[in-house]
Amino acid sequence: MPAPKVFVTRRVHQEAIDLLKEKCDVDIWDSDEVVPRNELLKRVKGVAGIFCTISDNIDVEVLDAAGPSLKIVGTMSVGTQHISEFECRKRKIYVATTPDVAADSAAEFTVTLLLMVTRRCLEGEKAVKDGHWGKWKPMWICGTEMLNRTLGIIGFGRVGFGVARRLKPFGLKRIIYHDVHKASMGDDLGAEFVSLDTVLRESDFVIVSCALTGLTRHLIDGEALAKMKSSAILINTSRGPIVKTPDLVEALKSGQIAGAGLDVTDPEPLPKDHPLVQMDNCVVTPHLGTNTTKARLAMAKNTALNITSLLFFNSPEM
Ligand SMILES: O=C(O)[C@H](O)CO
Repeated sequence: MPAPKVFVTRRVHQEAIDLLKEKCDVDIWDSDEVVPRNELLKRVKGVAGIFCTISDNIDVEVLDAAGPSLKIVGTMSVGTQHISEFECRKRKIYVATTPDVAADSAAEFTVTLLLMVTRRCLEGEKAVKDGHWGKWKPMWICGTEMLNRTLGIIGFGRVGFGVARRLKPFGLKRIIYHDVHKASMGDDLGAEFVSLDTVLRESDFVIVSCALTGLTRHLIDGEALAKMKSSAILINTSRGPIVKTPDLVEALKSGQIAGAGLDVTDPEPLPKDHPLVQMDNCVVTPHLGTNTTKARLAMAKNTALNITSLLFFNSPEM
């Protein structure tokens, strides 16, 4: 029997390609840039697996182009909003993600971004680069400490919990979280399960780490932002559309909240003249949550193994 065909939509780690090549006939869009749509539609024809990233729109047209041979879409990500999951389910095409291997990297980055905002690191660094570092000034670029503050987390999965675990030793007064369910793992940290309203009203730092779904799109809109303390800081490392961008711009401009750190935005990428990029009280990073060498290699290998496992060893009930 000929080896099943797999199309890889981007240049990824050779280790992952080697894993695929042990069992499959592999075609790669060998570039750091997104595969052009016409090329994607052409190259998926007759494949059994697609190895994709969050930049590829795997919609009905792509599934149609692949045809009935397609058994699995393996994405090198936790998020799946770039894949038409509903359509995949209808066609019994398995969608595989890489949730376990990137959570530490994402949690660590979320903490990094929070500290960058609370300690106003970029303003300081910019002052140095712009030649504005003068003699020591008693009240210059003063930030906020973690000690005795309330940390609020929206979405207490692997990343949310990882953030709480990392920040607990900073001497927080309370850790509160909201999720669809109370998480037993929160008990170990003394984290309290509360309503979304309570997270918004009582937190000094609000971390968005829930998945993007129909229910969480624009969860953080003007109404939600108006409930937050004027000293509060909002961090989003999950997905951009969970926060309603124009409402956040307004809240940061008016002083409704004190600051924001965004590793994900809507739109993404943000143009460099976007108001969020121009504001001193907003730190924007370019979707760096899982960018460690270790996590990215693990994500690539995991995706390859997801594809070969499905094609060769099992077909989970769908
Ligand atoms: O979904 C994910 O895994 C990330 O956003 C990609 O880095």
